[in-house]
Amino acid sequence: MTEDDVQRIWATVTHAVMADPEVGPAVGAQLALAVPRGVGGGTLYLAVQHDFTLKLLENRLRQSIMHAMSGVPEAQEIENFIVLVDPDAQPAIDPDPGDVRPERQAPAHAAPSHAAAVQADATHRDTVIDSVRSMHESFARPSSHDQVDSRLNEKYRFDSFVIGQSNRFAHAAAVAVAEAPARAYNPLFIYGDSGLGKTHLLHAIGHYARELFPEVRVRYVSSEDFTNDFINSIANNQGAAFHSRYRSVDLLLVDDIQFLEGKAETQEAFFHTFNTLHDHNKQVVITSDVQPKQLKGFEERMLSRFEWGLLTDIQVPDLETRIAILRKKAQRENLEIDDSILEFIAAKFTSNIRELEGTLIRVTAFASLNQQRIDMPLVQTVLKDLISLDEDNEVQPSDIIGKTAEYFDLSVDDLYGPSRAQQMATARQIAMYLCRELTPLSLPKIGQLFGGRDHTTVMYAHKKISQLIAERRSIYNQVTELTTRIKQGSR
Ligand SMILES: Nc1ncnc2c1ncn2[C@@H]1O[C@H](COP(=O)(O)OP(=O)(O)OP(=O)(O)O)[C@@H](O)[C@H]1O
Repeated sequence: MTEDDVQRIWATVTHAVMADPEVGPAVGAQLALAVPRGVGGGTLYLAVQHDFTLKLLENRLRQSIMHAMSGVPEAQEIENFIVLVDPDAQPAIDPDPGDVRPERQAPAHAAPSHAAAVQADATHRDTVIDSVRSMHESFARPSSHDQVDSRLNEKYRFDSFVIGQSNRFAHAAAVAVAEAPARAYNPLFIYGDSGLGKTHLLHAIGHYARELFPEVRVRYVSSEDFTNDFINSIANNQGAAFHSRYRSVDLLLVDDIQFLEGKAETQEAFFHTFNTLHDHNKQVVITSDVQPKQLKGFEERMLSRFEWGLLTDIQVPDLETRIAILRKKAQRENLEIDDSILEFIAAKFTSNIRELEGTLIRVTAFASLNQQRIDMPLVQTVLKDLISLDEDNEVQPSDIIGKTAEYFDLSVDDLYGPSRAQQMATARQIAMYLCRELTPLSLPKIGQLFGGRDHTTVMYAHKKISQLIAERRSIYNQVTELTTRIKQGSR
């Protein structure tokens, strides 16, 4: 097989993978970044410049590549492919498969319209390849010293996100944006109630875009952090640093924009950031608990900009999706739980996925503390109090703080205050944990409630108490008793 034969086979495979609906043109076009080096012993050897392209080809695209290869008559002897990283591998400019591209060749008897359609299709694909190439070029930077701190949470990725009717559209839009930043929908605006996966999707966009384009500069920010950052920049006379922090990114992910409600100065700063990014073809993704029209206290010109791109909502998941989410979580954590139990939990907690996950954690913690199998009687015992309480009653953070202080025989000021004494610190962390579990408040908002603490402190408290619940019976009992008291108090 000559070098030209191998080049043509690879170009044909590239086009076939781009046409594969399971893959899509933007991701499929990444095959054009691989340089076929030859075939030996039934194996096609490919060279790529970056490790991420290797992973993409080896993992996500392997099946589709093998399938496409099996459809190319000239490639019948190829049974496998191996990808190697070679920083000097320069992909060809135009992966035109020429005359061995069966799906692009109009048969001699084809009507002119068919030939034209085939040609249009080919032109479209070449445009996509060019566009992916130019995206790589536009994100490529001479050195890595300007890498930004992306602040992405490792946990939230597309492969841990369960797709159902309630979020299918939002998920598809999020994937499209990650695959072609600033070329699909800009801005993408995702809205929906608390605990339904908006933050998860934001982080997943960031991770996936970085997998596809390692040089892309991504920054995730909650609106509270944006506000605090802005205020600090004024206080410390560091406006320029603030601007460059947010305006030098390729992909800005802004969570819970409703928090900017009524904050005219911060809105103004955000407005200019948004415009600068948008004008320079940079992607902005925004989440909110309501759609733009219902955001109160925002200037009209800003609301209309939010609607420039694509608006998509996330709804409350149906039963099947809730079961699938629990199943995925159980698998990830290596928990052995019967399907009937997952179904039972999913049927009881309907409106908030955070609560659903929290319940699963409580059940497994109880079982491990008591060294029992997770069976239905155990689940019923654990959920007895929670389920008998009406889900519609809103829990106020002030109730949580008041009841927690009372429970530990402390004053409310002790919980707000700075003391690091063990008992106070644990009580404060439990109160933060409960605010996160029982109210729709975001991490920064909870931090503010507790004497203006940073959101990372709340995140740490939540993680720590989740762990302690599983390890220490006393903490488990305290959290459970407190939850019951708080929920009963709110009836
Ligand atoms: N479709 C899903 N698949 C898997 N996990 C999900 C899904 N949707 C939500 N979750 C999980 O539910 C929890 C809450 O989701 P997330 O924090 O993204 O919600 P949110 O809509 O941003 O809420 P808030 O408005 O309160 O910030 C997270 O742990 C997230 O991973």
